[in-house]
Amino acid sequence: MTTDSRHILTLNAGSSSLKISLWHLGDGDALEERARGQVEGVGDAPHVVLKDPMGAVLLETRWPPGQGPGTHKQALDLILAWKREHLGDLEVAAIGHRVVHGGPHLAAPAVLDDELLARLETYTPLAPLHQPHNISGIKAARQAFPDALEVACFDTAFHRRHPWVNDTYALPRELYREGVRRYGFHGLSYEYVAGELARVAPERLAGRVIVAHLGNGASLCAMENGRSIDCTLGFTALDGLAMGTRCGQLDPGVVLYLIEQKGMNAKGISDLLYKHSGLKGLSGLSHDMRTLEEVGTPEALGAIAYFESRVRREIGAQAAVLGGLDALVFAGGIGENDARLRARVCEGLAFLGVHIDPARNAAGETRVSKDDAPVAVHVIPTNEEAMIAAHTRALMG
Ligand SMILES: Nc1ncnc2c1ncn2[C@@H]1O[C@H](COP(=O)(O)OP(=O)(O)O)[C@@H](O)[C@H]1O
Ligand SMILES: CC(=O)OP(=O)(O)O
Ligand SMILES: [Mg+2]
Repeated sequence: MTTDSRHILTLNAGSSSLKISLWHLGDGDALEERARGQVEGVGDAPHVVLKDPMGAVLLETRWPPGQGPGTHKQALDLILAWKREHLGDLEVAAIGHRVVHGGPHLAAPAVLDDELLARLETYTPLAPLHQPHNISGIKAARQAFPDALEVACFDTAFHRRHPWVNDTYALPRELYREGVRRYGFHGLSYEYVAGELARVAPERLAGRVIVAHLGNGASLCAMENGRSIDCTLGFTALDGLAMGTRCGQLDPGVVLYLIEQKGMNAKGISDLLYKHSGLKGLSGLSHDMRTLEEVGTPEALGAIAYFESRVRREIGAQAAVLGGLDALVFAGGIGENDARLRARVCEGLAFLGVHIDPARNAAGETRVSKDDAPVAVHVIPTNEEAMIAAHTRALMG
């Protein structure tokens, strides 16, 4: 790995993970990825791995529960210590951060200053699993690189032009005005996937597209001519599909029941809905699709069946929002890797014109639908880091 010239560092802090990538700014400001890594299990049983673009491992360490980096700040310090030791005085000219919540007005990435950082801190209650970690990543990076430009890239920005009916709840208007809206998330992933679809099937992107970002967090985005018009995630990252540990769409009467009949407080309900529900809550075992498929107990299979059924149901709903469907795209850890799940979701969607080719699907080809199927079904590996790096470069001037 060379240490020449300028670089961009991207940080993507999740609930228990920190993803980092390093990009070299070449001639004409072309971006080339030099290293990518993540610290998983922060605060639990941490595991750090850093790889070069060919997949060769540059750093890997595992710690027993309770040891190793216990916070996102410590996870970042660990990566930076590695960087100092191996890359010396490599110049980090800018740092791009994924920030999950940008509120009602931020429709594009923005250069970070004290005022913006203070505003982003006020959105913490709307994304308790992500926003505090995004903010601590920003603060840690400022300390480590006081001279670098810092850019915030929002998960909500791609969705800021939704039609009003898809942007509101049927609540009194004052609540909408004060910010109780259906923001939608995973926008950096959707923006990247739309760009890739423009490359492989531009005629489809020009039409009606549903992208299914199915990872630990999961959602669908309905796009018309490459622009988001609806998303299954709403005010917070709890809505829509069931996720690894989050409940997905829920009758608000359940929350009233938990308060009135079970005497639960806000913290208890928040923990229940964000950390102990979804695949983990239904299976009683794990948030990870791989583990559930491996053990195959009735509870694990029930959790998978629920997840699939909600994905199918919401695809039907988003197709109705779009008035039809030209392409369906799978992305995210589950969407990209789980051919069986893709097949089972698509089996129930033949009425929409979705017909999978089993061999293409098993091989995870870019296009997995049959040649003559009305709906093109694609698998496009997402890359939030590439999107963050591109936005950061654009703001470097
Ligand atoms: N080979 C696989 N088969 C099925 N599911 C997988 C596979 N690989 C990863 N996953 C699922 O993807 C999830 C991680 O997805 P990812 O998009 O990386 O999540 P996030 O970015 O939200 O942390 C895992 O928790 C697991 O459920
Ligand atoms: C917003 C969200 O759910 O993000 P993630 O999938 O990274 O948890
Ligand atoms: Mg993610």
